[in-house]
Amino acid sequence: MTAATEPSTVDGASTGPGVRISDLTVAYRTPAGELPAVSGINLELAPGSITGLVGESGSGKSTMALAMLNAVQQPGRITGGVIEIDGLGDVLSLSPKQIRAARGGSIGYVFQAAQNSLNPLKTVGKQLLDLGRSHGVEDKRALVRQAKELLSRMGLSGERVLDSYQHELSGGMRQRVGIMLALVLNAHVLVLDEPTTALDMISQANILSIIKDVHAEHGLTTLVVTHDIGVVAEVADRVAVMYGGRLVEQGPTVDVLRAPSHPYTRGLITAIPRLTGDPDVAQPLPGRPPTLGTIPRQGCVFRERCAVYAAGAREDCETVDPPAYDIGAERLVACHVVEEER
Ligand SMILES: Nc1ncnc2c1ncn2[C@@H]1O[C@H](COP(=O)(O)OP(=O)(O)OP(=O)(O)O)[C@@H](O)[C@H]1O
Repeated sequence: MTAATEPSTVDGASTGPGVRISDLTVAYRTPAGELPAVSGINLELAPGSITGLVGESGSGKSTMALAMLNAVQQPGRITGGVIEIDGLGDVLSLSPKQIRAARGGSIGYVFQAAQNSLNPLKTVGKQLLDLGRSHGVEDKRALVRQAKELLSRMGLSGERVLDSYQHELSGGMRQRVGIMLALVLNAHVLVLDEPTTALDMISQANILSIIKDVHAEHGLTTLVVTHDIGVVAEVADRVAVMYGGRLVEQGPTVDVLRAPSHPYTRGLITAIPRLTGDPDVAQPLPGRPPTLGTIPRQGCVFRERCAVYAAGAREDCETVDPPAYDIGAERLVACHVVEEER
């Protein structure tokens, strides 16, 4: 079994490894040339933390999650950066064999639409054994035991689920099977892409509480990718807000939600009645997110939808890509106006 990442120990309890993403850029080849979908991302996942990566559709979240596994597919390509995981090294420099072992081994992942990603022709148990075989697991009994234990912790009968085909399981059950398959090889880093999309409200709440529990019990470092800032509010210690391939704001979830700094983060929060606390105050963010071809090449990527820019156009917003300004209290904000007003 591969377990290259080692959890660190804090006060006797194990916590997941630290993850440092530096200057990550990923581009897709398009008819208009190679265009960046993720640009100059710097993000640290603290050992043992849950980080929520949030943004509208097309902001680059899934591309970044794939990059963490060095799994960006053609026509995409990682064009620069480093993704360092304690105990594993730079994921982008691993050999193909090492990265295959790490994926699903020390880095567990549940990709978008996991509810439909099981093989419809094989039982869950057969897929579990396939996973074990592809990672060189010799002790199949221990693997099955571990899978059953995980499933039972998530409120499912292991015996029944392992004998089931995908169509015999509900969406929430399939999502839990996805989490089991991600963790069964003893992963210490967990990447979940849209874990609750397509689930009803009760299953959503259930899955989020399961994520928090398995994260704590297994001593993980977790990244939850979502378009729903409500999901972030529910599970994440820290939040990173993505727009047009950039991280525009990062910080402790409680602080960012209570007092968002970036105009985009403010817009995302104002759009959600259960976060504003007053349905009458909730307003959708006007306009649409950019596509690869329409992301501004220079200046702030958000300015075309920015209320602050609309109220008084500034030259630096048009010409200078705002860096991640450190505004204290472990918060970073990529906005010239916020920095200037501080
Ligand atoms: N295979 C591809 N070829 C070309 N462009 C792509 C490809 N995959 C993604 N993109 C583009 O890259 C940008 C980022 O997409 P990505 O899927 O990473 O965003 P996202 O925030 O995860 O959105 P969603 O939640 O809708 O998946 C988008 O503009 C998207 O159209």
